[in-house]
Amino acid sequence: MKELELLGEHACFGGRQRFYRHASREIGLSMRFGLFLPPEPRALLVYLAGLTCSEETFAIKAGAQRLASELGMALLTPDTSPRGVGIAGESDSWDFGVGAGFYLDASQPPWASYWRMESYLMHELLPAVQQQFNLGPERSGVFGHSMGGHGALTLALRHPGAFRSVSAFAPVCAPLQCPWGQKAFAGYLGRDHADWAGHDASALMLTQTRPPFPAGILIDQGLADPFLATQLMPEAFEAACLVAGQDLTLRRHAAYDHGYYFIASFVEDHLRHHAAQLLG
Ligand SMILES: N[C@@H](CCC(=O)N[C@@H](CS)C(=O)NCC(=O)O)C(=O)O
Repeated sequence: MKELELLGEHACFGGRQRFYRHASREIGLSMRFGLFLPPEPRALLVYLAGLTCSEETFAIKAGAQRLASELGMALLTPDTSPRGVGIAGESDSWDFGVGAGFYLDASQPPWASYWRMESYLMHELLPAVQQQFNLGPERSGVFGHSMGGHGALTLALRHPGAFRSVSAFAPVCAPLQCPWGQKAFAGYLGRDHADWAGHDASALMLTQTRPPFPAGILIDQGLADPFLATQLMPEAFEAACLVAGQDLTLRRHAAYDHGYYFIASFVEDHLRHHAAQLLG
């Protein structure tokens, strides 16, 4: 990886929580990411964060490092978009632009030159980290929250074989049908809806000819989440999995909201879900 700069390192549960900056080929600017390294990395778990978050959010708030250290799971936490490009208005909205990359490659000006999060993750950051630690796709999983849950599900479905395990917290399941998705897709992909379905987890699941993750997908969703009905729509993904024959464990939790207290409450179950599939 080009010009990898270690910005910070913290001892954590016997491992190391690191933060890096590097010159990204795909984005054309420097990008930051977090990497938790257990004493003996045996698997790699990519966590994609939600709107307004950064490479630090999960590391600081989710409390995943203790079990990750015990299980031998490295945790890669990319940022949620390019930063500092200088596009007019890029930080005006919390649900579009900076902090809201939606884990796809934009095709529309002025975003297309830099907002290339899918290529950045799949063709640059993930392969570099996998190579560094000798952990290939059979030892790699992906999970995420909200916009990052959308990212986890869609990248796993769009790149068969890239990840062996997948899970999500409160994912945006049907972006074609919700305001966050419609705003992002119109801005990044254009008004022609032809390309949109390829980035919608529920629509992608409906195109599967066989269950893509036979060992099962795990989703947790809080029932006191204010975005549940209008933005997240897990019932759409549930219905699509039923059609595709995809095993899905969708757990609906009374009283839990959208934030990191919810994520921290169930993150251990997600690590164990991935460990069971990646480490057998
Ligand atoms: N900025 C929005 C909320 C954005 C939001 O809830 N972001 C979620 C991801 S979609 C998040 O994880 N925020 C960071 C946090 O809760 O620490 C608001 O103020 O209503």
